[in-house]
Amino acid sequence: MADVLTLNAGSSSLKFGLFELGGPGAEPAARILGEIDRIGNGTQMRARTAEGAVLADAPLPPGDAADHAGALAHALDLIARVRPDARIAAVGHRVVHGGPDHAAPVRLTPEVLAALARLEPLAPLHQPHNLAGVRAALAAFPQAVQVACFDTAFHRHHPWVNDTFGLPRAYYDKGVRRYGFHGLSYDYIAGRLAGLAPHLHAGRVIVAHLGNGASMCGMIGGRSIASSMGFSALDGLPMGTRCGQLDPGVVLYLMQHEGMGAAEIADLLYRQSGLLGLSGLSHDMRELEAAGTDTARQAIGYFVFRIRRELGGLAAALGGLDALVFCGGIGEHSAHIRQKVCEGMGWIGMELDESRNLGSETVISTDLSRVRILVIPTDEEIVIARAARDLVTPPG
Ligand SMILES: Nc1ncnc2c1ncn2[C@@H]1O[C@H](COP(=O)(O)OP(=O)(O)O)[C@@H](O)[C@H]1O
Ligand SMILES: CC(=O)OP(=O)(O)O
Ligand SMILES: [Mg+2]
Repeated sequence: MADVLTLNAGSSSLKFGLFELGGPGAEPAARILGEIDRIGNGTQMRARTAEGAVLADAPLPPGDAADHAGALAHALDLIARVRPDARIAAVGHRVVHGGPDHAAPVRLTPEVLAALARLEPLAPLHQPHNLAGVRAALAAFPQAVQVACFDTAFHRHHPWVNDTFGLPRAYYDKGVRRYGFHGLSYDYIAGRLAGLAPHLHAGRVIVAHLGNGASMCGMIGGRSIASSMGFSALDGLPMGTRCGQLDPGVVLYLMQHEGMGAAEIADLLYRQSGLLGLSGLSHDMRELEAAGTDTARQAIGYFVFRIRRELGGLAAALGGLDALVFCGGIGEHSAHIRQKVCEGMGWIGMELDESRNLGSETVISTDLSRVRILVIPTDEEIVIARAARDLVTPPG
């Protein structure tokens, strides 16, 4: 039986999976699922079998997994140790930026890889790690098919008004567009919703993917209509270390009056801002919730405020709202953030059930709430594994 390896490099984490293929169209079966978290700052590795047996659950030695490359070496090592008999027929990679040309997963050729490398400046926290993963996998599994699955692909058919900026047309033609990200996660959530509640899937849904990177997507019938992220993964909500929506006049000011160059501004906007910059403490929501200081509370307050603003804007773009879905590390695990987002939202038809929110239920709205509120753990790995399966064993 052939296997698929999945690699998903986020801005602060590396998720990996080993899946067994059952044949064309059959759901790939997870054998190993792992995550290396907080890369570079108290790195942790966790991995388990599909049955839940723990394969790893320990901090990685500092320096040993100080970056994504070190983390990847640990992941490949664990897979080789636990499943020495694995026959890796394909490696599926999350690639954050696909540019204007990719609305579906694609087999990686040297030409495609070179074109994707040119997009690195548009996603500096992700694309270099994604493509480093591709190169490492090419070296480790030279016989395997390498498949790129794009965060941007899910949004490629969104309406033109959400695809453009108010710049002269020539820039749109050159690819300066609103791409939107977290598409593998949104694709998964749309599919789960179709199974859980087809009437909601058919309707107007906002998905809040709140992780170290955070964005929101408005969908109708499971298709993206609008999303909070744009040209790069900087726009929209504030994130762990990214600023979110910013008046472009601020960038001009930094250049003209603070004498900052492009590299310095990129570092400020991608690595020093968001929750970290506002709190002066941490980019990590768990640490901010535990800290309870004034600046930590203010950083969380700004995060919540921007989610609520985006929610109103997306609901208007959708012409109303039938469901709100929370996912991502914060969306799935922080009852406090969910409660703050939903507070006083009766005007839009949302009523949170406080005890359901504190439990582990899927639906966390009250029975009387017109808008259903749900928590659905996302699974980018299975979306990548299915795409790799379809390129190795195309459905008949
Ligand atoms: N129990 C929890 N309570 C609050 N925040 C949490 C919890 N578990 C994880 N998080 C937050 O989720 C974020 C990481 O989300 P994740 O989706 O895993 O990251 P990435 O964007 O790198 O894929 C971090 O801010 C982390 O603090
Ligand atoms: C696009 C993005 O921000 O991804 P992540 O949440 O994995 O950092
Ligand atoms: Mg992520």
